[in-house]
Amino acid sequence: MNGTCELKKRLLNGASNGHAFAVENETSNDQYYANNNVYSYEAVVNIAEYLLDRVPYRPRIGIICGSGMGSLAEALSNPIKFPYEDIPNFPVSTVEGHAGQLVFGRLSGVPVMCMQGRFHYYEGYPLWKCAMPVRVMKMVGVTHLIATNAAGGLNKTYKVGDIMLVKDHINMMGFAGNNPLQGPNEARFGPRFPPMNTAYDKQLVRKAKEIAALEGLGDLVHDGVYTCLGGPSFETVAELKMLGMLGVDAVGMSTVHEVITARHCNMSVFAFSLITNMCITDYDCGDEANHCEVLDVGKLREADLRHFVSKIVVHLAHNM
Ligand SMILES: O=P(O)(O)O[C@@H]1C[C@H](O)[C@@H](CO)O1
Ligand SMILES: Nc1nc2[nH]cnc2c(=O)[nH]1
Repeated sequence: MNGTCELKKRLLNGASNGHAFAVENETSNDQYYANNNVYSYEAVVNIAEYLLDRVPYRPRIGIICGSGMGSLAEALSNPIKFPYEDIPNFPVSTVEGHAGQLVFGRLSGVPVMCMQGRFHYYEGYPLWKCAMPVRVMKMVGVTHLIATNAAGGLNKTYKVGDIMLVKDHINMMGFAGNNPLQGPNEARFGPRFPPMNTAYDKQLVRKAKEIAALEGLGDLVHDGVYTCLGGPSFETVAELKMLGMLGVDAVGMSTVHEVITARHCNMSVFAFSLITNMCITDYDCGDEANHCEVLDVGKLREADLRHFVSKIVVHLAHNM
C-alpha cells in the first residue's frame, strides 16, 4: 500500500456515490465496536485495501451468488480469486453450494466482483457480519448490487425453475428487532434512518423483464415480494399460510440484510430469486423441502441464469 493520501483518494472515489455523509460519533462508535466485536469503518477499509492492492481495476457491479448459483462466478473471464479464509478478518462460508470466495473478473467484458458464497444468520453470524461484504464492495467502488438467492415459491402461479425479480421485501427478522444496521450508525456509510420503500430499482426490474422476454426467458419471469427467515429449518405449513396472507411470494434465508446494507450506503439494488421448490401449504402433501433439491434446481438453470445476469450486467454498464 502506498501511503495514506492514496488510500484516502481510493476510498473517496469508492464511496463517493452522490452522498456526502457527515462524520459523526466516531469516538463513541469505536468503543462500541471494540466491545461488541463489530467491524469498524477502518476495518472494512482495510479489507477493501487488501483487495484493491491485488486487483488492477475497480468493478462497479457486485454480484452475490445464491445457493447453487455459484456458477455465475465461474463465467468470469480472467478471474482473480480470494478464498474467504485468505482475506484478513473475513468470515468463512459454511454452507454446501457456497464456495466461499470473492471472484473479480469480467462478465461479457464488464468488470464485476462476485461473492461466490454468502453468509447466513443460521450459520451463527449476526446480520451485520453477514452483510459486511456489501460494505467492502462499496469501498472497492461498487455502485450496483445484484443479489441472487434460492427461494421457495409461495405464489401458486410460480413453478420450480422460475425466476422472481424482487420488487419488495418483508423484513420479518426486522419485526423482531434484528437489523444489520443495529448499533451506532456509521455515518460514513449512510444515514441513521435509511428509507426502504425504494429499495429495489424499479426501472431495472422493468428492464430485466424486457431482457428476459428478448432472451426467450419471459415465461419464467415474475416480479414479487421476498421474505427472509432466519433458518436453517424450512417452514411449517402454518408459517407458510401466514406468510402467504401477508403478501409474500417467495421465502428464503438471505438477501434482505444485504439489501438494507446496500441501500444504507446508497448502492442501487437488483435482486432475484430462483424458485427452487414450491412451498408446501397442504398438510396432506408428503413432500418435504430439502437443500439437495435447491442445489439441483440451481444446476438445472445454470446456463439460463448466467445468460440472464450477463445481459443485465451489460445493460447496467451502458447505463450507469
Ligand atoms: O443463499 P441463499 O439464500 O440462496 O440460500 C437458500 C437459503 C438457504 O441458505 C438454502 C436452503 O436450501 O438456500
Ligand atoms: N426459507 C426458505 N428458504 C429456501 N431456500 C430455498 N427454498 C427455500 C424455502 O422453501 N424456504
